[in-house]
Amino acid sequence: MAIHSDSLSSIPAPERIVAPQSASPNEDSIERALRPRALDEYIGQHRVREQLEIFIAAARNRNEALDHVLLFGPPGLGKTTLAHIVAHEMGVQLRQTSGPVLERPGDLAALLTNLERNDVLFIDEIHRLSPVVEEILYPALEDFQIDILIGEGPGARSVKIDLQPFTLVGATTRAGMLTNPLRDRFGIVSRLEFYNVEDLTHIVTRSSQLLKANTSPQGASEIAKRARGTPRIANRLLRRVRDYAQVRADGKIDADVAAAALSMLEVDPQGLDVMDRKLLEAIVHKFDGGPVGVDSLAAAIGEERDTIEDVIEPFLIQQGYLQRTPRGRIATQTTWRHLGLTPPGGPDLFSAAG
Ligand SMILES: Nc1ncnc2c1ncn2[C@@H]1O[C@H](COP(=O)(O)OP(=O)(O)OP(=O)(O)O)[C@@H](O)[C@H]1O
Repeated sequence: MAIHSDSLSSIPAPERIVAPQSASPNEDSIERALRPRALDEYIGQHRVREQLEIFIAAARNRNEALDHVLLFGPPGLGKTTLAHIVAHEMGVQLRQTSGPVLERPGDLAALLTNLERNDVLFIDEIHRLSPVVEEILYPALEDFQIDILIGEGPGARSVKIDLQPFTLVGATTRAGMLTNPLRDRFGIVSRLEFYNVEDLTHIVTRSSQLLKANTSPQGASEIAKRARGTPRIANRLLRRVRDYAQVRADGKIDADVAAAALSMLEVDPQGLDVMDRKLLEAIVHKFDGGPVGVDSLAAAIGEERDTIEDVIEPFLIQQGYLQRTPRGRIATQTTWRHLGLTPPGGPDLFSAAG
C-alpha cells in the first residue's frame, strides 16, 4: 500500500525570503523564464548530469523511451527543470501533473492514454499519489499497459489498454515515503544535492544576464553565499537585491550593495534567516542544546513538523548546525558559536549524539 500522508498537505505557503518553495504565480513565471532548457545549460549536479547525458544519448540512439527517472532532494534544487530538460533532450513532449492532483484512477488513465511515443510524464510530489492511483501506474510502467474497469456492478468488466512507450519522471522531497514497488520501477534514481557557492555564483551570473541586472562577480558571489545551496533562493535573492540596487545604488550590484540588501532582508552572511535562527535558538535556549524531538521543536517555534523536516532542517544539517539522532535534534558547536555563545559541556555533550 502507498504511504499517503495527509499531514503533508499542511505545508504553508512560503513567506520567508529564503523559502525554497515557489511563492506566487508571478514568481513562477519569472522562474520559467530563468529555467535552463538544455542539459549543457544546467549548472552543477555534475554526477546527475553526466548520468543523464549518457542514458539519454543511449535511449535516443536506440529510438527507445528513456528508462523511468526518480529525482529526489529538497525543494528548489531543479527537479522540475531537469524533467523539462529530459523531454527537450529526448525531443519529445512533457506532460506535467502532481501526486495530490491525481485523485482518481481515471485522472491518471486519461493522461497516460494521451501520451505519444517516448513522451515524458512528470509527476511532482510523487510520494503523495493515492494507493488506488498508484495501482494503475505499476502495469503502465512495467508493460506500457493499463487495466481499466468499464461499467458498474455485476456487468463491470476489466479492459486492457496498450499505451505508447513513455518515460515517467517522478520528483519527491522524500524518497523514503515512496512504496517499495513504486521505487523499484525506476531504472534511474538520482539524488539532487545542495549546490556549492561556485555553482550558485554561476547561476546568479546567468540569471543576471537574463534579467539584465548589472551584477559584478563579487556581487554574484555574495548572493550565492547566502542562498542556502538552492538555485530558487539564489534567483529570488537576486531579484530583491536588484530592487535595492535600483533604488539605492544606481542599479549596480556589487558585494557591498548585495550584503547591505541581504542584511536588510535579515539573511545573515551564512544564509540563515529569522526562521533558522528561531529554530536553533529554541534548541539551545529551551532544550539546552538537545536532544529534542521534532514535535516538541515544532510546538516551541509554532511551525509545522513537515516544514521543519522538509524545508528548514536539511540545509542546517548539511551545514553542520544540527545533528539528527534517534533521540532527537542536537545543536552542534557551530550553532552555539553562530549564536555568539560558548558551547557547554565540552566534547562529551556531542559524543552523546550516538
Ligand atoms: N542547475 C540549475 N542551473 C540553473 N538554474 C537552475 C538550476 N536548477 C534550478 N534552477 C533554477 O531554480 C528554479 C527552481 O528550480 P525547479 O523549479 O526546477 O526546482 P524544483 O527542485 O523542481 O523545486 P520544487 O520541487 O519546489 O518544485 C528554476 O527556475 C531554475 O531557474
